[in-house]
Amino acid sequence: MSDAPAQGRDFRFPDGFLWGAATAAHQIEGSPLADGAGPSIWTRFAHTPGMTLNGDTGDVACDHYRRWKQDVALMRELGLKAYRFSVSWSRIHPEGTGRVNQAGLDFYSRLVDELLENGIEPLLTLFHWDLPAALDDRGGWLNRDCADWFADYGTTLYRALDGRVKKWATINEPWVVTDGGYLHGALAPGHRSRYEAPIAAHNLMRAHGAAAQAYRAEGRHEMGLVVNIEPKYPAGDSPEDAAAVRRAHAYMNEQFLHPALLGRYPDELKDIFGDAWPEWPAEDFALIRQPLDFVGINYYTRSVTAAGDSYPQRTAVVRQPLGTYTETGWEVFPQGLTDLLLWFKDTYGDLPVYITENGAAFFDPPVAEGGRVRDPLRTDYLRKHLSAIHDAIAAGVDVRGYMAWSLLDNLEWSLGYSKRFGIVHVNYGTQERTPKDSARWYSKVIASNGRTL
Ligand SMILES: CO[C@H](O)c1c[n+]2c([nH]1)[C@H](O)[C@@H](O)[C@H](O)[C@H]2CO
Repeated sequence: MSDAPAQGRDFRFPDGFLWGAATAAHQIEGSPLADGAGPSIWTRFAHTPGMTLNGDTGDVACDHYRRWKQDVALMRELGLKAYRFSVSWSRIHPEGTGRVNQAGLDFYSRLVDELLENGIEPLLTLFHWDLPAALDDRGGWLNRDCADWFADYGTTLYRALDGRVKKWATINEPWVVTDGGYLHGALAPGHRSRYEAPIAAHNLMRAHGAAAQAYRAEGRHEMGLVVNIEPKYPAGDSPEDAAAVRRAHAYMNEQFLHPALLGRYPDELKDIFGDAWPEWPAEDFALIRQPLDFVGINYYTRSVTAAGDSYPQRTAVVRQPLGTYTETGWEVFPQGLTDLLLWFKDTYGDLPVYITENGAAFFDPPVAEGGRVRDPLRTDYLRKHLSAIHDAIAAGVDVRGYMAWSLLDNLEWSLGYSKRFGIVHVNYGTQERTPKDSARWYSKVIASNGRTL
């Protein structure tokens, strides 16, 4: 596929294609302790000096906890058909398990009702990184009891919201949680252990399986898993680069999809983690491998990969001299999304796929007179990736929807408010929302089901 969409091509997407945008609780809500909510590990992490850029926290964020009605009105104005969001676990169970905080449940119930009243389908993610601090105190994802904790939390939400919510996902990006939170320490809870990372990864997948299994007892609709995956291309034609690609691919792309969909880990993980790779009980894989209705794929970039000294996979990402890069240092490579979707279909079969995140941080100009934010690079990024998805659909991949990351500029975790991914600009001082040019463009794409791409 050439990068530029071909002129005159019919970009119509399948009827019923679900066009939306995505956010996550900690990144937009603010008011983390309001109305009886308990702290999460991200509230603790951000309030620990030196953990986030400029000491930025989610105490206010986009103030969505109080401005949710206006934000749904904005989604309606933009013509979104769907909205992917996450629930803050510690709003529902302040201690992580047991006692239910009704005010927290009521917040999400009101949000879901408002979405439905505005013709917007909710896609709910149970866990988008903000583990209740009380559970971290009990070992968090290192404690095998986390599978029961997570299933109980899911069941609380299934009983309260299922039917109004018809598309559920258990976990957002287990790879980032373990690589960032337990191996390299850049993300909450900030651990740096080669021994903890595989244990946390395995328990996250046990928790995924337990929550998906609990859904089948309670729910009547769709359950999925959301992963971040990216194609790994060899930097050169040496055997060392080929082996590095195998390790990088197994470590990011197969580490979680294989157990969830095939009931086993890729063989490379034992080599990658060495003596830190435990022998897992066989019965764990029966729990992990639960029937799923879809997989959510978060796609941002590719990695041109060579042998290197990254830990634990012993690879290096080779910067492309002629490449275009975003503010987060990710190469813009739409073809990678087509390649990835074809790999997914070839490896795991015809399971439906939603692109649950795709977007880019670019340096946006300030809001101009008359309320315009010119962000041509973001529009170009989205257009090219939608074209890449269209190619994959034409090749037979069952892609059902696309959630732009993100609806709003928001808190980019440890990078604080320094990166803007939103199709809507947020003035953090006034909380004023201003749709960027990319949002206006996206509205037309949605209204035409892709034809105006
Ligand atoms: C490493 O890229 C990941 O696929 C990825 C990128 N992103 C994510 N995962 C997370 O799901 C979001 O919360 C981030 O805000 C977003 C932008 O950084």
